Amino acid sequence: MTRIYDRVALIGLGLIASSMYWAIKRGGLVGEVTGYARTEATREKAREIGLCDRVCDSAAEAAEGADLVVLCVPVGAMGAVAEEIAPVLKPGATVSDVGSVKRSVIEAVAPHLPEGVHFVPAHPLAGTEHSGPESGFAELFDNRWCIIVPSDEDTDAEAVATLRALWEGMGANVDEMDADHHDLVLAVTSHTPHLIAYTMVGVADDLRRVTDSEVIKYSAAGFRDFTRIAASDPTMWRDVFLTNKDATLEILGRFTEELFALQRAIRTGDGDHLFEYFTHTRAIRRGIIEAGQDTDAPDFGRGAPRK
Ligand SMILES: NC(=O)C1=CN([C@@H]2O[C@H](COP(=O)(O)OP(=O)(O)OC[C@H]3O[C@@H](n4cnc5c(N)ncnc54)[C@H](O)[C@@H]3O)[C@@H](O)[C@H]2O)C=CC1
Ligand SMILES: O=C(O)C(=O)Cc1ccc(O)cc1
Repeated sequence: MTRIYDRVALIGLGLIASSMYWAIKRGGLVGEVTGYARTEATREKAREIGLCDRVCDSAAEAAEGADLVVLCVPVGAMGAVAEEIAPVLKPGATVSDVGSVKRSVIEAVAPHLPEGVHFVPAHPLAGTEHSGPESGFAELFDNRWCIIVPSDEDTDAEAVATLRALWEGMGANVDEMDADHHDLVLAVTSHTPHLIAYTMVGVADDLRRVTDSEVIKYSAAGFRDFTRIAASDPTMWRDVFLTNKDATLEILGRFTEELFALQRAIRTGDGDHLFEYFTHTRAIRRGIIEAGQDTDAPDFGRGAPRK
């Protein structure tokens, strides 16, 4: 039990905030955790399940006096929440977030924060397709990466180190990265794959008159994985694509080029092209497994266990 902060405020009590709360409690990392959710129904639910030591009726009330305020709302809502809490922030406090996109969050949040408040954005690479206050669990971040993206070169080193200690206390492996690089990497590894899953499920649904319920009945693992991902929160993912527009469009452009090449190979019966392509991609996956990240394992995507 190592106390890292005296008071932490979690704004937006969904999957990530609730998992943070349970992980903080598991590790005894914080003296008091306050929470705020936008709807009365979510606040009531949070009180009912004991989520947060104190559930407040406004974001400002939750943030007042906190040493760390973590914005856990959809990326598109970060700026408005920062504006609301700015007047009550304690001098020397740290503001962080967990948004899936970093550059746009920095641009939306930083201008509202007063002098003397540290801004240290972060992104835990862990989640599920579920959302809401009841979906969180203490183990979500265990051996997963959390990327800290210092908002500028002058970011206070102690504020970064303390936030890093919190994430490590919650079970994560922490890395630091520049915001633009983060957004490009995530466009490849998370954002574009989600878009492809949404599209594939949409295509199958368009065909449902033709296929009746067979798509569901005979769905093999590949399609079932797509349906799981395509069940993710629509608000969150709308905001991800609106705010990581350039990187996602860049990766989608490359994706469609490759897809057209494969389409042409199928049409022209170019088996060599298909075979070479699939041999290459198989080697990539085997490389991932040799590096100790078996994509079939339930913990795929987790970083190497911390020593
Ligand atoms: N779901 C996932 O797998 C992951 C999500 N993230 C990021 O974490 C953040 C939160 O995501 P989740 O916890 O999954 O979402 P969630 O949907 O479970 O919870 C979001 C919460 O924010 C509240 N909210 C929405 N708009 C608001 C506003 N304008 N003002 C105040 N509260 C508002 C919602 O009512 C809800 O309680 C997002 O920025 C997302 O990009 C990061 C890693 C993984
Ligand atoms: O559920 C899944 O497959 C995920 O990919 C979880 C996830 C979603 C969004 C993030 O920004 C990080 C992780």
